[in-house]
Amino acid sequence: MRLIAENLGGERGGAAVFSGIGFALEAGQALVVTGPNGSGKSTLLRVVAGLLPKAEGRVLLEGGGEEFPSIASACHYLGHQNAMKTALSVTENLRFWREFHGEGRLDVEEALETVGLGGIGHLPFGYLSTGQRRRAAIAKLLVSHRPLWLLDEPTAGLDKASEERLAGLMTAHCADGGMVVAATHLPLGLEGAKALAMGEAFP
Ligand SMILES: Nc1ncnc2c1ncn2[C@@H]1O[C@H](COP(=O)(O)OP(=O)(O)OP(=O)(O)O)[C@@H](O)[C@H]1O
Repeated sequence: MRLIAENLGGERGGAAVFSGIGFALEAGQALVVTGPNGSGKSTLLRVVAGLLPKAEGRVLLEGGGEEFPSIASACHYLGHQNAMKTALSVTENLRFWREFHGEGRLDVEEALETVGLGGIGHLPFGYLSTGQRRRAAIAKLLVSHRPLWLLDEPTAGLDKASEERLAGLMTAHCADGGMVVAATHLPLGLEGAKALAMGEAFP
């Protein structure tokens, strides 16, 4: 499987945010996207995910076979929002996403244990602290069967131990043939990751 971007351009509100972005990512590789505030990291991830139209160029997934014929079918996008229903329990939220995305290697209980949230699956998601919410959103990655993780500032709100745990999970995902594209301001501890530096913010 291969994720390829060529001469990719993105815009917001009709104004160019970035242009001429290119990268190629093989199965098992990670790409860390850095750049100042407003340089277009989130926009790039959303364009790759297909949540925003691209302004120019192309981005595609090759070799996904019948199971993953497109980026949309292969990706799990984790944005700034965690995409969980606050009134549903943590377990109910994760069950929904497991069904929606396809069943990942871990079941809901195992994923919660893995992110250090064992025993609180019964709580409404809205009761969780900021960092616990992010950890539950990371558990969402583990219960889902999606090879391409698109992560927008995945460590936001995480404590040091959770940051290190996430680094291990991303490394394991890549070792398992997955791919990660992560926008970040902080080092993610991803050894051997490719790097993409977005330009200065438009004035
Ligand atoms: N809906 C919108 N309409 C107009 N401009 C927008 C819209 N959404 C974002 N922008 C602008 O697009 C630019 C890129 O924003 P984006 O969120 O992609 O940057 P970023 O690199 O992820 O920033 P940060 O590091 O602060 O998260 C910013 O200048 C932002 O103000």
